[in-house]
Amino acid sequence: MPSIAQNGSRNTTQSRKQKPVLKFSNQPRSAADVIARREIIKRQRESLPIASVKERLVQEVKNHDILIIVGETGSGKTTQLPQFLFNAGFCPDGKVIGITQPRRVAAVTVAKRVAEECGVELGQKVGYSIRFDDNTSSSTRIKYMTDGLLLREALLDPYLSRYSVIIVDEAHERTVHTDVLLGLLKNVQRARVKSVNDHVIVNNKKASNSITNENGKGAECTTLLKQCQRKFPPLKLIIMSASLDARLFSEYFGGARAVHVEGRQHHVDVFYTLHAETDYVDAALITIFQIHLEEGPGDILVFLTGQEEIEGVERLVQEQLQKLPEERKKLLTVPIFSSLPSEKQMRVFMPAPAGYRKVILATNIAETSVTIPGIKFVIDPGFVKARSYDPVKGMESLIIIPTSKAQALQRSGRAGREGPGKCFRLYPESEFEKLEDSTKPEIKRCNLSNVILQLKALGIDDIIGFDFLEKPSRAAIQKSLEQLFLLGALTDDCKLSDPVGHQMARLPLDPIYSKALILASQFNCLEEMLIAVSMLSVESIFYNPREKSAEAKTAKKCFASPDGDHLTLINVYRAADELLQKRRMELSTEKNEKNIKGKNEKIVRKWCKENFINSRSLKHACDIHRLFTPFVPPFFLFSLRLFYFLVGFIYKF
Ligand SMILES: Nc1ncnc2c1ncn2[C@@H]1O[C@H](COP(=O)(O)OP(=O)(O)OP(=O)(O)O)[C@@H](O)[C@H]1O
Repeated sequence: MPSIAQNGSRNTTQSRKQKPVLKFSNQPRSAADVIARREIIKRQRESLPIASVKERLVQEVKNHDILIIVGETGSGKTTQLPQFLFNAGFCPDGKVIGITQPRRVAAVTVAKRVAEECGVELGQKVGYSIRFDDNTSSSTRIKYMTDGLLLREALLDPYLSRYSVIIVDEAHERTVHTDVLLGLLKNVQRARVKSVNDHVIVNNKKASNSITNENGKGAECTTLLKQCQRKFPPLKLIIMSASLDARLFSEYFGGARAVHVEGRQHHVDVFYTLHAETDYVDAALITIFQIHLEEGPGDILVFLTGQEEIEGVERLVQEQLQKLPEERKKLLTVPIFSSLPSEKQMRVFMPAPAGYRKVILATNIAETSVTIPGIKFVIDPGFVKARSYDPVKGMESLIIIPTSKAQALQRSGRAGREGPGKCFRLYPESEFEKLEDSTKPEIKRCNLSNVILQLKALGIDDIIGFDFLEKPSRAAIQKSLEQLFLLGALTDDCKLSDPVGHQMARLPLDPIYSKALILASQFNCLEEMLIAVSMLSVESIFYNPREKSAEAKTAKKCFASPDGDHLTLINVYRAADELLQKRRMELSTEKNEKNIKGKNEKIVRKWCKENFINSRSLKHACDIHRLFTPFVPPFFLFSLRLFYFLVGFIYKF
């Protein structure tokens, strides 16, 4: 390992220089540029491994209602297959091909790419739909979305009748939503076939009667049958990933056919450390600078476990950069994690300024499906933050655990999307061999209250009998049922209660928070509860750096409430709000909204820094607070609107 980070002290002062910024090019492209870009994309698509098996894949989908497709990362599954199917006529009568992704950022960026490949405006033929952001229209035929969103659609349309094909992408991730979705899609397939069969029986009876009665009736029945078949054609279901256990999925779907797409577009060299690293953050830092100083051009993607770790590494990179000669300082850090507002997440997809190398510090949000242009190097310390559930205590927590082999494969797959790449795994090869093959399904390590609420809302009352790909433990199901019962979401006979259970199922929140909001309106503290729930829904509000721990504790005391942490969080939110209200008065003569926003952002960031508050988390909490409002049950929406009107409570950092 090189010396720079090992020898360097971490306590150097930060540069006062402005950080270079990432900018979208908003220059209109000339017609020649557009034609050249189209030509490049056309060639890229033709060279993808999946392109050579296009006809075969289309035929497989025609022949089988359920198909499992396994293909190398970057082989073209996510972007190409939906286009092949669309062109082969899989969208008759305005039907839609739906592709689910476990993560929002993947749904958005892949849809953008496919719209560009098709030469259409995003939201027309190709669109995406994620919670709080629907970019589709009546002409959308290829729709990327999160698996959670499709589950919510099923609440409104149990036949998912708009879809002719549903592709469950990145199924190896085994999120709770994916697992529930698979069981549900199995039911939808059966229900559609049954619905058509029922019509066949009814119509056959009518038709045989009509031969002896009126001839015209027979034709009418045939037309009705055709209409029914058009409304409910068999649902084609495709399960895809680069790293799924095909046998498990095939057995679950009654021996479904699995096909493998051979070939990888670009080679990725994988390197391991000789010995186990005692501090993977330090090892990651060393590797970043090793690449920066010794390798050719290309951006770096580093996988870390969470926001705090990412922000810590960001600071360390800045500190180390100060020790380099001017011409070597052109390294730009860009973070991405789930609680980062989406416009900030999108910064990782922007090119670095000329001469700079971009280093993206990411959680596993960037692990699957996404293509980040420019990435040539991946650094994988081999850890991930995952949910863990203790059914005895009923407690859920986040713990840092080693990744699975499947995750390691996905991570290395992020290099080599535009050309050959390199992946540095920060552990010895012998450790890789010890990793689990696949990630433990989330459904086996989380509180199931939300899932149960959703299933009940879908009319599935027998949770233990539900056809899960892998059943969660009986103890976990029972504990969650108990919890829902205590929250008043279930009746004595275990049905969804009316109205509380139904209201809770509608809110996209943890059931405890949903119930808290419902009760808050009765206790006249809805305003406080909305703030508390928003603040509890983000990563830690308080920032506690190791080297300034005493100062951070003193700062926290200013907000502390003797009545508990929730009120402490409300105090923080209100103090920030007060600051903004004051600023708004001071800036009352300023007309330009953009200027006001910019100035406010700066002030809040400064205030956060002084008070050891995590400004990103606070901003995210404010965003959530704003977004929750439409989901609050209608019976107290009025009071909420009135509240907004009276106090003029408008948050805009
Ligand atoms: N936004 C993008 N910008 C540039 N190239 C892209 C983009 N999205 C996809 N590509 C190109 O298309 C290729 C195929 O991507 P696609 O996501 O379809 O592969 P995949 O087989 O689904 O991979 P994975 O299993 O990793 O999700 C990528 O390797 C890359 O070359």
